[in-house]
Amino acid sequence: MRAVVTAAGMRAAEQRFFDANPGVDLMGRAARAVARVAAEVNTAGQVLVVAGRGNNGGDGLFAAAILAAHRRVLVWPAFGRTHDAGQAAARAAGCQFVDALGALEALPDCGLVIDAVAGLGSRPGLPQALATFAAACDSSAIDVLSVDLPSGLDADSGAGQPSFRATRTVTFAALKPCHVAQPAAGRCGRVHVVDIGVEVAATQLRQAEEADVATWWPTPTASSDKYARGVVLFDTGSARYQGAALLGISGALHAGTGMVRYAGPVHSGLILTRYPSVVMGDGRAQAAVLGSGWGEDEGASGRVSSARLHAPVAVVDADALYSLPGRIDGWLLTPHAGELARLLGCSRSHVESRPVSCAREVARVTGATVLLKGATQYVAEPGGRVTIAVPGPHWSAQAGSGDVLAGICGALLAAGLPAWQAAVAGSSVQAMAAARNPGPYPPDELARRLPEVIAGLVAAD
Ligand SMILES: NC(=O)C1=CN([C@@H]2O[C@H](COP(=O)(O)OP(=O)(O)OC[C@H]3O[C@@H](n4cnc5c(N)ncnc54)[C@H](OP(=O)(O)O)[C@@H]3O)[C@@H](O)[C@H]2O)[C@@H](O)CC1
Ligand SMILES: [K+]
Repeated sequence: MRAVVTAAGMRAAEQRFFDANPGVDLMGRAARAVARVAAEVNTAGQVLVVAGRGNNGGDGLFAAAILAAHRRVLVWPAFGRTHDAGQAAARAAGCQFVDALGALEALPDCGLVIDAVAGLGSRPGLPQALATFAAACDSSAIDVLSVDLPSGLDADSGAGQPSFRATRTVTFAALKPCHVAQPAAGRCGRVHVVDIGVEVAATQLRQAEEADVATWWPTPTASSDKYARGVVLFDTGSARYQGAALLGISGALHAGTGMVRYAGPVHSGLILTRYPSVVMGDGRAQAAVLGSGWGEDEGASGRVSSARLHAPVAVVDADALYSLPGRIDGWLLTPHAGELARLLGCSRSHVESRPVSCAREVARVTGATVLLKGATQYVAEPGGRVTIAVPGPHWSAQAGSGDVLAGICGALLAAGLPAWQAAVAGSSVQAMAAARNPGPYPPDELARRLPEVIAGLVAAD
């Protein structure tokens, strides 16, 4: 699990560090890390460092001084003035200083640009000259190494256009929200988190890693039978959306559930032709999956109540989200941004601009865990902790992915995982299946790839 720290949290950690270690040269440590990664990305070409006025510029200038020992380094102080000591070091090391025009002219001869305009202090957007330069970097496909974060992005919200687009980002001590929240994360390239000795406090926002999913994944033992592995009761699908039932069941079976019961309206012939191991009709289960493919069913609350008679917890998806039976501790809600907006009575764009706080709010009010689906998948617990699932490629943004995901999560809930782990592990393995099978595989095909992903995970653990 990787901590994700806000700009304020990072500044507080830095202050604690300086209080305990007065006089330590943190900027020197940061600059050495930047120079090290710069040398990895591009071994010998000319380097252009774009430096802002603050400490981010200082990191870039000291890195420039280190790199200038072995190669030609140009520095563009984008605002004329820049970090004094850093500038002196860069000049003493023989870096050549250029202006905006000089930077643009030099770009075709450079192998690497280091973006040290702004980091924790970055405001959204770039002034015109920098925006023009960042666009020129984009169109020339030159490698850009951003110091701390791509300048022009807000560290906490990720908002910011125009901004630099990095091939690599070197950040310090911990990830920041802009490194993990799409679309900003897509502008960071590969992110290196470098230990510079600053310890961050435990955070309420974290990003899961594959190793976490491997640790949690419920593997059967010699004493496991189908009931011990968990029974999932599905009430999903409708005459109009029959496929939703099949997709969810596929997710659960390929994630390794012990047994599936199906108590929805889709004809048994259709279900059993595809999945002959399914037991038709309701009965005792460890978890239910509700709502996928219901459409606007007037009997929604009856369907939710009926499932409660058979299963202690449920995954609530799609239209069942609007028929929640009061507080539902231990349950898992799986809305996308539009559905979460409807639950909160706000606009979709409001949720998209504040995904963490919106997901937290619904978790707090309902007592359930909320998996907010989208390009970044947030899992918010009623206590306020938010975990971001392992990211995947964008191919899986396709109708039906959510139905499969509900089924995977149902299998994990039924196996006894707490709702937050079921949500993080479920959305992570689906993303990992997409990452390991690049290309436009439809959700049912990706579900069939889950067993090899899970086998690999469990073997690696
Ligand atoms: N904390 C730590 O542990 C460590 C921190 N370290 C480093 O310090 C950095 C934080 O430094 P910081 O506080 O000086 O702020 P910083 O990021 O340089 O930004 C402020 C400057 O940027 C400017 N500016 C803002 N937005 C802009 C935009 N969109 N486009 C253009 N310009 C923009 C803003 O302009 P102004 O407001 O003056 O007009 C101001 O001049 C941190 O990211 C890391 O790199 C490491 O050395 C060691 C460990
Ligand atoms: K930067």
